[in-house]
Amino acid sequence: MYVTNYDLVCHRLYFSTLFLVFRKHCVDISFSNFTFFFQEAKLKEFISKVNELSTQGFISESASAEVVAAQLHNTKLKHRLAVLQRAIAEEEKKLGINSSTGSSSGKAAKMSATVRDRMSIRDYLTEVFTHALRTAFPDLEDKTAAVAPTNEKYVAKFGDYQCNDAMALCKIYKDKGVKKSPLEIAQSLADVVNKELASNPNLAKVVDKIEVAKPGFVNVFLSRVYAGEQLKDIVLNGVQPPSLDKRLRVVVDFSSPNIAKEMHVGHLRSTILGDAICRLLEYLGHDVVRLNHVGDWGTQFGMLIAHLQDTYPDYLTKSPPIADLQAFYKQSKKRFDEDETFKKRAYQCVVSLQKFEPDYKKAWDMICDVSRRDFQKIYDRLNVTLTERGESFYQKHMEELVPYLEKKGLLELDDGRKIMWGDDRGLIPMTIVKSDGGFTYDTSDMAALKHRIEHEKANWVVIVTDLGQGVHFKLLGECGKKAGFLDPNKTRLDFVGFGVVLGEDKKKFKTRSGDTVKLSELLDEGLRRSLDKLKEKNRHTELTPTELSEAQQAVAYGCIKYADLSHNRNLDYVFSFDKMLDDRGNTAAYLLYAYTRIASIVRAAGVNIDDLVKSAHTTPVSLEHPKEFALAKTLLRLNDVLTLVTRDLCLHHLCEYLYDVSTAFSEFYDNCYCIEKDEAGKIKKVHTGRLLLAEATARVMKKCFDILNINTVHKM
Ligand SMILES: NC(=[NH2+])NCCC[C@H](N)C(=O)O
Repeated sequence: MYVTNYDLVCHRLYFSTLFLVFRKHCVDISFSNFTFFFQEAKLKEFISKVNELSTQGFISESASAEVVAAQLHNTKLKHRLAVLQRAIAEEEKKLGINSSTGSSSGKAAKMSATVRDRMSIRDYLTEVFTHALRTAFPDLEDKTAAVAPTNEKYVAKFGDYQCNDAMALCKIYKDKGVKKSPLEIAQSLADVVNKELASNPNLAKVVDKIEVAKPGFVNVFLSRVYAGEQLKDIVLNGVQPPSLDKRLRVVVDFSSPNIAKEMHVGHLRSTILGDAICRLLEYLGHDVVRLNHVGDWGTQFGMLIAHLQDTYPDYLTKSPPIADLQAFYKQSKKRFDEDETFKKRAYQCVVSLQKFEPDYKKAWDMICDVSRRDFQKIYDRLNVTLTERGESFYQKHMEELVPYLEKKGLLELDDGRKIMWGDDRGLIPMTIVKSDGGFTYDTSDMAALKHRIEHEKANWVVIVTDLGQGVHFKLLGECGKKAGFLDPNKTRLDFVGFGVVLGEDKKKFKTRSGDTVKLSELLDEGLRRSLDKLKEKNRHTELTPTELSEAQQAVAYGCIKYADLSHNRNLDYVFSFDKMLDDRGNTAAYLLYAYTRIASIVRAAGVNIDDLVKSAHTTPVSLEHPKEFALAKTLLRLNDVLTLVTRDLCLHHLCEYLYDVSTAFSEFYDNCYCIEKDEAGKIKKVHTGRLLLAEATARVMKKCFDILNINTVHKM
């Protein structure tokens, strides 16, 4: 028989570690010299921002300026928090909390001769500086340079990217008893890169200049010509993915609700995250298999079948009218707990089912179908596709797994059970066979992993579930390696964990009566609230009924998805319609408005879009104004962000980026006219180079929305 087994210990361990890391970062930051100066400057900026936004019509005039300022302040702080959380995620990686094995480090010994097609600029510069580092300091063990985008506040002064290795190298030398200042080290790195810059036209194409700054930074300034070429490419050919080193076959196991039970907000989180991961990998050109590993093979099916036989004796000829599987489940559970004979029969049913006896299989199919139809309604609404391959699929494979592991001498007898240890015998083992001869959640995941690698030929397996199952999947990786079917050099295995969804009371998300929230009802409420919001802004008087309904759906589903994706998945998150539908912060509501406005600029200029695209052959994208160039460089960071997300599978980087793009656009648009009108409102001059920049921005934003599976609308 088969039972489901979750582990919560790791959850607790994980959060206490996370708390420590978080504290460390908060302390670091509050001691920074910049804090006070930064806060004051920020406040001024917020106030001017509010004024700007209200003139743009983003904020209703009736709203109190102070409230609005506070809300904006809050949004910015949250954005800042997200940046901090990213730092935490990086710390976690170092601490080995995330079981992610993918990394690009350690290989870039030689400098790339050319910057490859649409390659992430950050990755390219990492190669350049790694080469410099190994050339300038051959006595050190092979190191990979750390290149990061410069904080946007300091870009003008300190360049677009920075190599910060000098400080760490200084420490390494100091430990070896060699005195070298960070500035000296930075200079040596810069000397190598400057030499390369003089002799390598490919590098010179991307980089305008580099500079050394105290205490030991090497600052990189991107070339305006290069930025112009890249944006022209975006306008002419659309946003394209970087060229792929190797097309991988990736199995993504996500959503995975349990049959006969309610699909809950945790499954919603898995569905949204997993789908976005699939969409990103598909966009990058990988061969993705989207698997719904539904829980369809537990002991609970015994009691469900026995109860079905009693309540609908003619179920074999007449389809039973079970609409409410929850209630049906509750009734059978009650009987199972109270009635010994029923219980025995239920166990007998499980045995018959696992032998695939036709009548039992039919009963089971019927039960699964009821759930399946409910799940599908949710997937359709969210526009998510999945192939169902549940636990039951692996029955035969589980039977074969046991002798396979036995032959390798990996199973141990323990109180009648057959168990398998991971790397650490101090932790818990996997239960491969229970004392009654049945299989467990461990067995099906071992069989599934083996199947995915050997039959599906996966080079990469991604499993998206709540963090509570972290220990289980860590153990799975270790046992897969021991059993010999998982070779980390050939297959990357990622456990993509996520925190708990909380209600606004910070407790587990439940209905008032303490029940699981029905996802269909949650989505309905989203639709209702988004319509209210649109009506509040009088949009119903300006949009046609179809346009209004499209906007309503885009906002409702977009907000629910974005709220989830924009939070660091490693943390719990509070589900709040008020927050996610607020159109003044880092929300889909705000970003969808921003996108619609940008996309309408070209329309407002009365220019035909095809003509505009054609003009990119002859008219350069305008990059003279600092705000134009800043926006352009933000747009060029898209592939940096996509490669980053590919490494850590944290979608919030992409959401932060989308918000950065919209902010960079607002700054550009406030400072640079795209269209000039005369007093009568007639268009006097159209600035084509700027329209091209707006068009490139709209396309980059659209690409981000596409990856996040958020629908955009023309009008809202
Ligand atoms: N291969 C897996 N174990 N995938 C995840 C299954 C998730 C499980 N059904 C749950 O509801 O928590």
